[in-house]
Amino acid sequence: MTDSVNSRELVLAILLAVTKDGIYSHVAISDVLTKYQYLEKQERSFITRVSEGTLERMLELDYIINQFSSVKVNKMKPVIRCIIRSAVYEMKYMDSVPVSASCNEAVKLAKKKGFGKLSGFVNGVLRNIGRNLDKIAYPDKKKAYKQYLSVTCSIPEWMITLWEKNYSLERIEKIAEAFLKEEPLTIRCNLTKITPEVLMKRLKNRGMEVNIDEKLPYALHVRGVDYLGSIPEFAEGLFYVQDLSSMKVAEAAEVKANDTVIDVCGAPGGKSIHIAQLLSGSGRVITRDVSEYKVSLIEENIRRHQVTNMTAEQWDARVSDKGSIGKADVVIADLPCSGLGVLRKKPDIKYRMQPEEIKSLIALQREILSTVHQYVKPGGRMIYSTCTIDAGENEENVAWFTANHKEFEVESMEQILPDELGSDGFFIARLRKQNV
Ligand SMILES: C[S@@+](CC[C@H](N)C(=O)[O-])C[C@H]1O[C@@H](n2cnc3c(N)ncnc32)[C@H](O)[C@@H]1O
Repeated sequence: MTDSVNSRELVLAILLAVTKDGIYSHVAISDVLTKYQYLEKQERSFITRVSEGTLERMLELDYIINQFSSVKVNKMKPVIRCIIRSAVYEMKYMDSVPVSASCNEAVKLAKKKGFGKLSGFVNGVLRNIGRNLDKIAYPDKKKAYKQYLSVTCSIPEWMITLWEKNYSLERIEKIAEAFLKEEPLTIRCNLTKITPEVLMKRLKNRGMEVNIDEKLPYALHVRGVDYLGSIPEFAEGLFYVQDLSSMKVAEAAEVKANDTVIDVCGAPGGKSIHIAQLLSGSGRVITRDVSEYKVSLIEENIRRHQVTNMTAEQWDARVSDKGSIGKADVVIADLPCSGLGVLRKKPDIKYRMQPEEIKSLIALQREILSTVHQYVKPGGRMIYSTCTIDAGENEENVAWFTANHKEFEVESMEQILPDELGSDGFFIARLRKQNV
């Protein structure tokens, strides 16, 4: 395990980008790893592990720091706060790093960043925590279960209260623990170009550990990945990085040859590309998104995967497209949502999302569904999906939609929880329009 100052400096840059500048964690980490491609693999995994871990466990880390520091975390300067948080993560969760190394490197980094006057404070707090790691007082699980879960799983209490409407605290504990569990990366094999077995062999030859999913044979679970975007198999469009639960959307669509599919919020295009490939070049997939930049991401994926039956368009899904009315066999409505199902990959959502924002998202989802359902042909279907586990955005939206659009009926509805398949939390509803 490396303990170079440089790696910790990059961790600090990532943590500041996420917590101070509002950059998404996966973007901040990928920006640093792309910029510093020359770093040794070991150093790259150290950076990823400490940044992701610190963000995943931030509420717990702050709780610990506040127990041992005279200055509370929210009163600290951002640089100092981030240095202390990541050092406490190392001390508590990385046995391979000696506690003294975490303290010393944190003190050096504070000095290097121009906070020499606070280096004594950093040193004092970290040594105090280091000495007392086995004496941390957590909320009592029996007397204050919700607070206990919030601290130990680093989930804001309001989120637990929201989930409590549908799940017991015991079930929520399993969900919250699943978000903290490391899972392999999942990719979807492009069956139009290669078999899963041959792709698996090629990736194994690059030093990765690969397994084919037991239920969905074109899904491969990969470990030991450093930078997938740099390998030829990626450039050749032989796979798409996609979660298992997200692959189920194209499966639920049950497309048949020559179908017309409109994906109304489709960037970067994972589900559309999957559907276009299932159509084996027949039919038409029209994939839309709201901004020019997002459409450019769809176009890039169309090029890389060389799909010929898919086009990208810039269109605001809230605006009715008269030309599309009654034209689609399938409408894919994979809508913007709170993302509470993907906290494993995007832990910063836990701290960014607020109850008021969920309310606005529900209103946006209803506005979009009220518009895009018109594109479904009689007898056709609309797939409504989200990557959240919030019933308000999922089952309650489906109930609201079918109450207001009696011509649609629910054919299937599934809430996938993150502890079930080792996948993201995801919601998929298939709504069939009457054949009038
Ligand atoms: C969950 S993502 C879609 C992911 C995509 N289905 C895939 O598999 O790659 C939701 C998308 O909705 C887009 N979006 C948000 N508001 C929109 C609007 N008013 N009209 C169209 N797209 C919108 C976002 O830009 C984002 O790309």
